[in-house]
Amino acid sequence: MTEACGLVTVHRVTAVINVPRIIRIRSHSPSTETVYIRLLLGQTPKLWEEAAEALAVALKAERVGVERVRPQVIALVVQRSEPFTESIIPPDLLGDSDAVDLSRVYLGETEHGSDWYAPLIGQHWLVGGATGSGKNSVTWMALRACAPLIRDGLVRVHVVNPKGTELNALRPVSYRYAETDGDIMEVIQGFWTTMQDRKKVLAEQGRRTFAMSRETPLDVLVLDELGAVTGYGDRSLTRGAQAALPLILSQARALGGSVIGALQEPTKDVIPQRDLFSLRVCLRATSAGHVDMVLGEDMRRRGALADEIPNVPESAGIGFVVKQRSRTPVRVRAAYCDDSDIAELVRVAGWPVSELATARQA
Ligand SMILES: Nc1ncnc2c1ncn2[C@@H]1O[C@H](COP(=O)(O)OP(=O)(O)OP(=O)(O)O)[C@@H](O)[C@H]1O
Repeated sequence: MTEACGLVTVHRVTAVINVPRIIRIRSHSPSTETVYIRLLLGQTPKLWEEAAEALAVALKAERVGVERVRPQVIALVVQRSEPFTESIIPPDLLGDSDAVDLSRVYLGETEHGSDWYAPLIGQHWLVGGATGSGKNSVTWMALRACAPLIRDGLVRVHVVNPKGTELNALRPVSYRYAETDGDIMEVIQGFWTTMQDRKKVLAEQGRRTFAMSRETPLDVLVLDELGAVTGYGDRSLTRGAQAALPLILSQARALGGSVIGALQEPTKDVIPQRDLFSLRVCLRATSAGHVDMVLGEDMRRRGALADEIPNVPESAGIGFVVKQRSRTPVRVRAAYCDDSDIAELVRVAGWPVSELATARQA
């Protein structure tokens, strides 16, 4: 098979064929396994990345991803069938702020059968995907984690919802909320002003790093349909947003500001400073070019085939993220918050502590 895919070397003099050696195979589930391979002298991981499609055909797999493990060793992630056949139910919502760890927010599961976590505090997230791909699930999971903190004044949510759909459930628990162009600009500029004020507070307190408290809460800016805000919306809005967002993205992290942006059509002009988003998720995409636009250069070649995720409701919430250390795409599925999960989040986030305690006793 490696010979057919052009992954062997032939000794110039003896004509002996050298075949790459499999070091180890790990099976994560009936659908996905990882094959660790020692590269032959003269081979590069890029050679294997370029052969990934041929390998997938030869292995009768849906997808082969290539991970750089260490010098001379790569891992092939062989996905034989869809690992996510059921939607994922979110874990119970925590009612106690002290129990929430925003450096490790549960978002769903990975193709390796492990839980998918991401830090939210002091981080920015970007979720790209076609319409109906389930982008909001990632936002809902972040906000479910934040629910008791919102109630206790430790997290404030600033919501920009140009489409006026789904996220409007957040209106009662938002610190600021906007749907129209004028209001959207106010929320974005208000967020930037909050960050500048925070800078002064931290300087007065003689602190260089942000710590979440009622005096200095974590401010989360939720931007649905980033494209309308920065790209194809009204000129006065997009010009203002294009000026403010790069400042927010580059400075807010250290000041207790996090941005969660969702995007349907990822093109260069609508993504402000992609690299400042520490978590980038690409759900089902409509074109191969969109994948690298969200996840970064070469990510599709390394196995993030988000444009091949079928356009069916059963695929919603499935996509790819990039492993920080090895810069390898991992297939993930976000947990799905249905209407009752969203209602619960709003209820917990909106209830003063005293009322919640009374309700619990009842
Ligand atoms: N994580 C998920 N798991 C399973 N099903 C999901 C998930 N997320 C969303 N869905 C289903 O897919 C449908 C579309 O999701 P949603 O509207 O959130 O997509 P979207 O990417 O936000 O689309 P748009 O950009 O058009 O708003 C939902 O109505 C829901 O039934």
